[in-house]
Amino acid sequence: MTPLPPPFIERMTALLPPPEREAFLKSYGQGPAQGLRFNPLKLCREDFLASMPFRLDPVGWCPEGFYIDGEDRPGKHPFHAAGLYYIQEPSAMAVVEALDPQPGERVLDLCAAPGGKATQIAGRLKGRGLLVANEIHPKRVKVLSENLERWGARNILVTQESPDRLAGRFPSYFDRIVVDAPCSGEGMFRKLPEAIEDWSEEKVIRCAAIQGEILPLAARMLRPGGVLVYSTCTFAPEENEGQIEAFLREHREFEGESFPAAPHFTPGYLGKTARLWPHRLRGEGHFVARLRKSGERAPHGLPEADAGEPAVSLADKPLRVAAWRMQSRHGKGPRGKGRRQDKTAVPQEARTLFEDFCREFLRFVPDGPLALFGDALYAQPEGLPPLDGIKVARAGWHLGTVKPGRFEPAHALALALAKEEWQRSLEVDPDGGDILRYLRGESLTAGSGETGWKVVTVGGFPLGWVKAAGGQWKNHYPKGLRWLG
Ligand SMILES: C[S@@+](CC[C@H](N)C(=O)[O-])C[C@H]1O[C@@H](n2cnc3c(N)ncnc32)[C@H](O)[C@@H]1O
Repeated sequence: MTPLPPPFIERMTALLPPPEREAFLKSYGQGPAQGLRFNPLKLCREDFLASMPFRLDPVGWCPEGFYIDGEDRPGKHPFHAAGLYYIQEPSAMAVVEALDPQPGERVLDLCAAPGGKATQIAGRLKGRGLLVANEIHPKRVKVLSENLERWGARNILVTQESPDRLAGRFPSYFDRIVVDAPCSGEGMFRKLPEAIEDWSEEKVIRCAAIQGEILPLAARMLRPGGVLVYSTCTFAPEENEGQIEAFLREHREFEGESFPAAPHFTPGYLGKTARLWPHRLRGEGHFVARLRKSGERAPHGLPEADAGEPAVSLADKPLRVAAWRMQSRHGKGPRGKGRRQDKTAVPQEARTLFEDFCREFLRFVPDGPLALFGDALYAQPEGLPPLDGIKVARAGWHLGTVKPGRFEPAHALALALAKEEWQRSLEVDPDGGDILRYLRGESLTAGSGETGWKVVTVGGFPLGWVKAAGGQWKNHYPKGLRWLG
């Protein structure tokens, strides 16, 4: 392992009393804990355990979480491509346990990439309510969006915004918010050696300043009675208890709250906060605090505007202007208010093409508001405020592309389908040759007389699409996701 920076050891020596200190430093002699979390949107725990080829030990604080052996490579298994699980370090699973999102709620993951917490939240929402997953960095938002796609999450909005701009659009809107803050990453030293090289005392100070800006912005987006969870993967008190203490001083409407999984962890240096120490549990270093905003919970659809913020009108059609923004960034955007408003409305012809596709290849027509972004058709979550000027990376469930005279299904459509929702499928053996051919983007042999689209499945779970053409199944697994070699 890369040697620990001496100033870091000094800081930890000052923080931890002697027997604790030795145990902490000794933990760096062991490898990082590795884990994964199964996807309750796709299968139950029993079916997951029955189908997985890896040795799995339950994680005590997360019902979907399991430890895996360091030797196993679950990222290279087709079940990963089918979104049956997310590879996640076990301590990180504690954050959504503290958040405890419930089906039907509106939840914001403010710092969401690559999507560990966001996928866990989507699983808990069970397809009901709304998850807004936001990530400030453009490259990281792409990975977040792909991970939520593979997870089969339908009720999502993925944005690429600063917390400041988001706070202007969603005042008092969310039932629960998680701020998994950018931090100095001290808790990840065993897992990511580059975090050691990246670390400095200046970084701790820089991160603390950013965290101090983000937390109050998150607070503005939480409705009265709502829950805010703040977490980091670092030990530095100024990024953890220090942030919470300063925030609570300035925001008297909040107070700390315990949560059911807390007894698995060590109390933090501030009441009701929790620390996850690598020498005290099987996991990496984390900090979690759960806060509740005072007041009665207002019903959905009646967000209360913060002072100085314009009220959000839910009567407006959602995302219309956002679509204009997305298109105009590519130089194709219309000019003028009237034309903007027409831009995501779905013309009857497009609707008919989509419905014809559903009748032929699915067993249902996805409902909810439909919107067209360029030629991309989305089913949007209900109750979104207008998002003019907000950068949207995924505007709901991506259903497909409307081409002249035809509809082409999206990868996201397949990945979010349940077994009873498609008509035709092509099952490939997870251990056979066709699975690799499919994931590499190659065509598969089709029987004579085959036409149209099929959902490719592995173990009965959707992996993507193929379309019959000239005795072949033409491969529609997205180019950017294809396996190499
Ligand atoms: C700890 S990571 C989030 C991990 C994620 N929640 C997960 O579970 O996969 C923190 C994220 O905050 C983002 N970030 C960095 N600076 C930020 C800022 N000023 N405001 C909001 N997010 C920021 C980073 O790009 C990073 O993706």
